[in-house]
Amino acid sequence: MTASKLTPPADGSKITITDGKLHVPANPIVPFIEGDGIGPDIWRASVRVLDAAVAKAYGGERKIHWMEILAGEKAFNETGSWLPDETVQACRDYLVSIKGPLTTPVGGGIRSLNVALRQQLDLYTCLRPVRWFKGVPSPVKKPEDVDMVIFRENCEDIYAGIEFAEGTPEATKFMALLQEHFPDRFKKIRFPETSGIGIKPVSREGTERLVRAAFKYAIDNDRRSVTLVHKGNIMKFTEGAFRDWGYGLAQNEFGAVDLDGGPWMTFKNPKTGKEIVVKDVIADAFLQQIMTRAKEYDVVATLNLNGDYISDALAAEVGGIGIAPGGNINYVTGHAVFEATHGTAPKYAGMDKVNPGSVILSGELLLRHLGWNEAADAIIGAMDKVIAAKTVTYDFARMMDGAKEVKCSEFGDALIAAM
Ligand SMILES: NC(=O)C1=CN([C@@H]2O[C@H](COP(=O)(O)OP(=O)(O)OC[C@H]3O[C@@H](n4cnc5c(N)ncnc54)[C@H](OP(=O)(O)O)[C@@H]3O)[C@@H](O)[C@H]2O)C=CC1
Ligand SMILES: O=C(O)CCC(=O)C(=O)O
Ligand SMILES: [Mg+2]
Repeated sequence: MTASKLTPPADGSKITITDGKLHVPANPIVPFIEGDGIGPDIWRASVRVLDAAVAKAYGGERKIHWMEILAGEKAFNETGSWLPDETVQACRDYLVSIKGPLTTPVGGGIRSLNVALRQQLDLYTCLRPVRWFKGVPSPVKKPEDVDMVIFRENCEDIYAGIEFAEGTPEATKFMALLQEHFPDRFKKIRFPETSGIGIKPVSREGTERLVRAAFKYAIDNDRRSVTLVHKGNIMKFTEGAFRDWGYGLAQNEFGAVDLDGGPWMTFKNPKTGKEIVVKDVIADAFLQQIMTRAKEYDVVATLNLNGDYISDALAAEVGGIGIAPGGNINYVTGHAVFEATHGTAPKYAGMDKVNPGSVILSGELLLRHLGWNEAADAIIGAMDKVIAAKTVTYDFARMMDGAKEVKCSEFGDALIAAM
């Protein structure tokens, strides 16, 4: 057995949950994974900003006690495991954590550690809000119209990882099974001898809990609409079913009724009395409309792969993935792992160069999740000021006239100074 690499901080208490309500002490222990590639640079800058925001908001009465947990290359080098059991267990025990990006090789090699964490902790929602900060360079004419909150299903779809590599005994066995039991479907495979196969499971339960979270978010945050984004015209029983189950849930649990004869629906927000429209759109049309008619979209609920593509595409509209935050959340158990939308950007590793905005804003989401809204507001306020002053990292500077380009750590310093 490998010796434990986990050292709980000397002080601090656990966050707990009862009856779906988080109890957050003034001194919570929050585990963090530094991440691979640019992860360490970004984490160093981010943790200082998060601590400064909490100190600013609560004057020493509250403080996060950070606890490092290992995953990725650092974990492999120190323990021989890419995702040690004690790391997953710490995320379970301490409920709320934050991570940097982790590398996943393309093709062969280990499967995604990010996906593994989401699956093992059953973090069924990937929450990715996308908004524009004034002054951020954008390829679209009206970036201020982009204000969407993505609810990406996080545990199903092709990310379940049920795949058979071409030419393996497993692929041959699976093809034989298909040929025997579903000969009409088997005939549709153009080159059966040389095909790799992937399976896309999408369940009613998985869809409903994700869409329910999106509706609840729309209610709590006074949003105008929830759009179900799918490719149900082609994948009828997975993506099409996602759409149908989503509308069904709107009707059965939220009292939605048809709008102009359907399929769109509407229900009253029980908190404000305002209408919330439930609509759907096919994913390819959605991807062009967010470029041209972003204002029409608000809360978005979608499947795992669509959500992955949409996250990066929308991030590009508001300045890029250097500033795209996220959270992987199970709203029932309270488990949550916050993380940026972007990856490890290996060519910039160790250069203190990239934008730490995505992890800082993921921390901002974490603070809001804890109910520490004053600290979260301090971060947003500082972001507004620093970006408006054109003090930015390379990714924004290369698209902005008259920008002052700063390093990753210096961007963190500027935020702290602006609080
Ligand atoms: N959740 C996670 O941990 C994720 C992990 N990954 C993994 O990361 C690895 C690399 O993936 P890759 O496809 O290169 O995608 P990345 O998101 O790592 O990087 C792609 C490009 O995005 C820009 N970028 C990314 N992060 C930042 C930042 N903080 N500030 C400014 N610009 C940024 C850079 O653009 P430019 O070159 O224009 O400067 C970079 O070259 C893969 O192994 C992948 O699996 C990917 C996504 C999520
Ligand atoms: O796990 C990975 O390597 C990629 C994950 C990803 O792209 C995402 O979560 O957006
Ligand atoms: Mg992605």
